[in-house]
Amino acid sequence: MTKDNMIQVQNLTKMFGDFTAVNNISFEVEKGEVFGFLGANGAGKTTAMKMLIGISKPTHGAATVAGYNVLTEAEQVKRNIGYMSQRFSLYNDLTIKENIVFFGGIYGLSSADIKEKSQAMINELGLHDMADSLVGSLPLGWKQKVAFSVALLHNPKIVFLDEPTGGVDPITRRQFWEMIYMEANRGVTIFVTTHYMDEAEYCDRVSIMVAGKIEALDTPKNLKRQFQVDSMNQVFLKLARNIE
Ligand SMILES: Nc1ncnc2c1ncn2[C@@H]1O[C@H](COP(=O)(O)OP(=O)(O)OP(=O)(O)O)[C@@H](O)[C@H]1O
Repeated sequence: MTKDNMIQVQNLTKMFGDFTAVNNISFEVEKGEVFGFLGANGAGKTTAMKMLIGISKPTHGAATVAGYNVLTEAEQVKRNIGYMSQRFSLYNDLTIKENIVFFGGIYGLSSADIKEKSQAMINELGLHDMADSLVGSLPLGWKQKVAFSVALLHNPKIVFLDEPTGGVDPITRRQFWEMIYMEANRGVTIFVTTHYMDEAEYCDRVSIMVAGKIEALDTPKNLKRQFQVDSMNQVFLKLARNIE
């Protein structure tokens, strides 16, 4: 791994029986980069991400995350990453504070650390009035903002976000992206999947997966130039259509 590469992927492949879900993908992600991992439903994004977070073994190929081999050093990988998914994030029947204490414990933080971080997070998000509310009673956008902060409790070097803003209104999505930028500016590497093409425009670089393969990877500006279109939405459609 070079000094600034936080994720390094070489010929990563995952097969389920005869079916190749992730087909020989290779890429690198730099420290502090916001890397968009795009693809249609079933393209192989989640399968690839599961290998990168050390919970699924590659069939072939190799990857290092935060300098650790995902195959042989999966525990170190897990300690150095944060993960947040639209589908599972916080416990609805715990309050915001209780969720912080719970996840802080899982991440192995001391009580003093949890107290300090919990206060800092509540201040940063302006959540004083809601800290003792059940997470289940919060609007989805707020839940996702809290979940993102919780995924960062243990100061991970990289945070993996799997469709973090699904179903969230555009204004809240924009606020969520401001939080993403703030963390990236602090040097946290962001690996994010999304189905929203406006969000693809916010990424430093974007990879687009089609049927298990990475068919395009560059900055949004270069991809638009390469495909001679004005938006990432058009890049996405053109790529999917070309492959058909
Ligand atoms: N455990 C599994 N066993 C067999 N096939 C699987 C398994 N997990 C995923 N697949 C298949 O691999 C392909 C890629 O799935 P994956 O969930 O990685 O796609 P995705 O790009 O994340 O899609 P989405 O955007 O819908 O989440 C799909 O055809 C899926 O059915």
